[in-house]
Amino acid sequence: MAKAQKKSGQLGLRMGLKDERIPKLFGLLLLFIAVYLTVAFVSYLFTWKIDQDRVLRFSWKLLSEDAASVDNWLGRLGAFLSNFFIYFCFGLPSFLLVYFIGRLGLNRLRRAPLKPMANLFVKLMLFTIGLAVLLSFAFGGLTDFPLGGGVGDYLVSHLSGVLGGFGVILLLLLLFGLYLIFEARIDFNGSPGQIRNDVVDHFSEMMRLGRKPRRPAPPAARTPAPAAAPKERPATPPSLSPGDRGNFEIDSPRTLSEKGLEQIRGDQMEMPLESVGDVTLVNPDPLAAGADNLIVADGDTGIDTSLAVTEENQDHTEPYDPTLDLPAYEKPHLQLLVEGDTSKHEVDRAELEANKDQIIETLLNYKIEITKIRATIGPTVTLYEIVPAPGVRISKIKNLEDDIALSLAALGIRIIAPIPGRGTIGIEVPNTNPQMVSMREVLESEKFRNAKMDLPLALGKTIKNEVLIADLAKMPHLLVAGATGQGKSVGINSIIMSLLYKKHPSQVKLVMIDPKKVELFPYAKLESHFLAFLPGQTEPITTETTKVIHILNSLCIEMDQRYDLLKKAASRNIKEYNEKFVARRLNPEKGHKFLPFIVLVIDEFADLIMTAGKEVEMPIARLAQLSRAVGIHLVIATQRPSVNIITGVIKANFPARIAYKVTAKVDSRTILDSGGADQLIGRGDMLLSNGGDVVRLQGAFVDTPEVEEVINFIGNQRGYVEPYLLPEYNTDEEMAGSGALSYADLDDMFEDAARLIIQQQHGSTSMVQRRLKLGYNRAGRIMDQMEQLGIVGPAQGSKPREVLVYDEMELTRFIDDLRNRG
Ligand SMILES: Nc1ncnc2c1ncn2[C@@H]1O[C@H](COP(=O)(O)OP(=O)(O)OP(=O)(O)O)[C@@H](O)[C@H]1O
Repeated sequence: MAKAQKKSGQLGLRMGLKDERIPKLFGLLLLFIAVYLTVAFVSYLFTWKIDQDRVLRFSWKLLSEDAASVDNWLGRLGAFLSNFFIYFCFGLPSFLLVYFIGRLGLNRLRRAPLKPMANLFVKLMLFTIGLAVLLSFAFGGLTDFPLGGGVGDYLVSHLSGVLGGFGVILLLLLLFGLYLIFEARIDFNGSPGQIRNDVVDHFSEMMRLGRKPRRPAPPAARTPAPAAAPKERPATPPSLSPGDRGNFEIDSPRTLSEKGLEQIRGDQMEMPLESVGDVTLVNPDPLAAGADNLIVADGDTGIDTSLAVTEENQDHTEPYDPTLDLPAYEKPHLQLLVEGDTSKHEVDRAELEANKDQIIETLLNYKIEITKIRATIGPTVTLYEIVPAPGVRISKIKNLEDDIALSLAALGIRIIAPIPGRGTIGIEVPNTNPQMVSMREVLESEKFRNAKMDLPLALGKTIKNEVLIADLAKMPHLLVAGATGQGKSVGINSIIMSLLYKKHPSQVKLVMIDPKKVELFPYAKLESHFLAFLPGQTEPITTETTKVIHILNSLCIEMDQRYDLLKKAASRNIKEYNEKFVARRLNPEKGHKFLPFIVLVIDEFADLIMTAGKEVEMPIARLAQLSRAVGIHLVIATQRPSVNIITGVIKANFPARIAYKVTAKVDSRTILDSGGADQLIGRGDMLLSNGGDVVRLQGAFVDTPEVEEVINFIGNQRGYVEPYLLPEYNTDEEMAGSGALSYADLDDMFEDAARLIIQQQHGSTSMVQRRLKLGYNRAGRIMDQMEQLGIVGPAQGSKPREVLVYDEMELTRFIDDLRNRG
């Protein structure tokens, strides 16, 4: 009992400390102090002569001495405090300290991070002391007013004794110079006017923000997934029957409500679950296999590592910081998003018991005995993990999926037999009271805040209520599909929000394509911050199919240009390249530049595929195959998960896929290569698959007004003067290249050769020569035509060419298109 009280006391204390009202209260108090001091200080400027005698005579006793009257507008306390700060401490620069108190107050009210405040404090303190010395030195003898305060006067009298008056001036100039070099990082290469502007900008920004992002983030650390603990099984476990309370474990961070059942002790609820494995999707392979071959570190091919230290760069000892392009940019704060309410939802213990009994009973009906069952309660579903009795075949349980679903009279039962790496069988049952996962809580989570990923996506929460953060840069592309109204648009918004909350506009650019015209248009406001589009494009969000084709091809050109840059810099990928650039080892005059990640978002690509077919599919496939190393990543979504939309080519290049609820099992197979998405319950319930592993998630929910708030917050800030423009895509050039090839130009044996290559998925000229009995030259010409049309990749020496088309139906469509074009 005492223990329970102690526990609840501790809990109360913890809740108290976590209570967000406390920092707000503290913030309000600080603001009050700042206003009070400002008024007292201003009053001091007018009343100091009259009050000073009394304050100095009474010292701190002034506060209790009723007899002493003062003129300060804020009474004896005002007179005492202003005299203390201005006369004894820092003189006029004391106002800077009041400014700091005010800033800290605002910071606490907004519950913003504290670290920038510590930086600001150090800077302001140094600045205050420096200014106090300067004022005492320059004007000390001219006025009675303590311009530099006691500190300024004291330092000046000592320093001028040691260094002489002129020495003090030099010292002050030296300190200012050091500050400009180390803290303000002013580039002295520019004209005097430019240097002056930089200095003014620096100080105005420091006062505005209280922080200045300076250094590039350290390279992302990769956390190895902890190995799942081996599980011991009892030698001959007793099998369970309905109603048994033994061997039924519950794992839930949510509150349990009781309906006629005995109280569950707190420690039982907090019982740790063995790890189901790290759900963070980390792909250890740093480069796509194909991309690996593209960067040839060859000294003869114009790699300019010799540029590592150029004349211009020798002066730049500081690393280059891309965020300085927009130094005043402030990332959106969490208060723009609605706070999720987790408190109202509870999980009914009776519901758990009833489901458990139903599962055991149903399995017993089919003569399947189990020895243990445990429940893990997630936001929308509860996972019942069962350990079957020795000798029970897993496939038998899997086959009973529909029967179990029927007997539980619930929709959305998904059976995972076995749970990979666990040796148990999972049965997911939807909760009667699903819990919403708010965008704010996932962005607020430590996992997201500490995520050191290139493109972190806060997707939602797993069955264990853990926030799942995936790195789009490692995925490296994402296909999102699901029937209409199941949460896809919300999911796309949560993906974009994750990037906007984590990244500076210099680090990531979004290319948005929205044929439906209604989903992404609010993001147009981010035009000069986060969006990338074609020169001359009036609407930054692309909606028309012809423009989409242009923009996709332009991205391919951007990709090729980036590969050229990487090759010149002898870098294997964007990360290595940017590291070299930041370390000033690449010369901007040779075309090198900091490369932001580019994320292409297509909301609804079904319409595009239907209207433009190959013209859209081919550049998407090309980008998906090759763009990873140069930092271009694709997120493509569709509400029509059928094979003619999610084609073989698309699928082969998008190993990471998200499936929302679909209506038929066949659709689930189209998206994930397995069933399961048809069993989801909608409203953001989703399956994330990354090359085999499937994780069920409750997607983070972000509402349109919240998205608009965030967009306005960013959009109202100063952006780049020039938006990020993609390379021009010239249709004439296209005509001169692959487009110049008309149907009439094709070799008579072209179609047969293409079919053969696609059937065999083997791009070898000698095979075409041998199997179709063609001469070497003719077979070579046909291969070149196939390359021009994007059916095979370029020649790779003695190795066969890469085949870019995966099935014959696609080929037929492709050739029909060509024939129709004439
Ligand atoms: N993560 C979520 N949590 C809770 N509810 C959600 C979630 N995602 C979506 N919903 C609910 O489902 C509704 C439909 O979601 P959304 O608009 O994202 O569907 P959609 O698949 O994009 O539909 P469409 O394809 O027609 O645009 C939302 O208005 C919301 O009520």
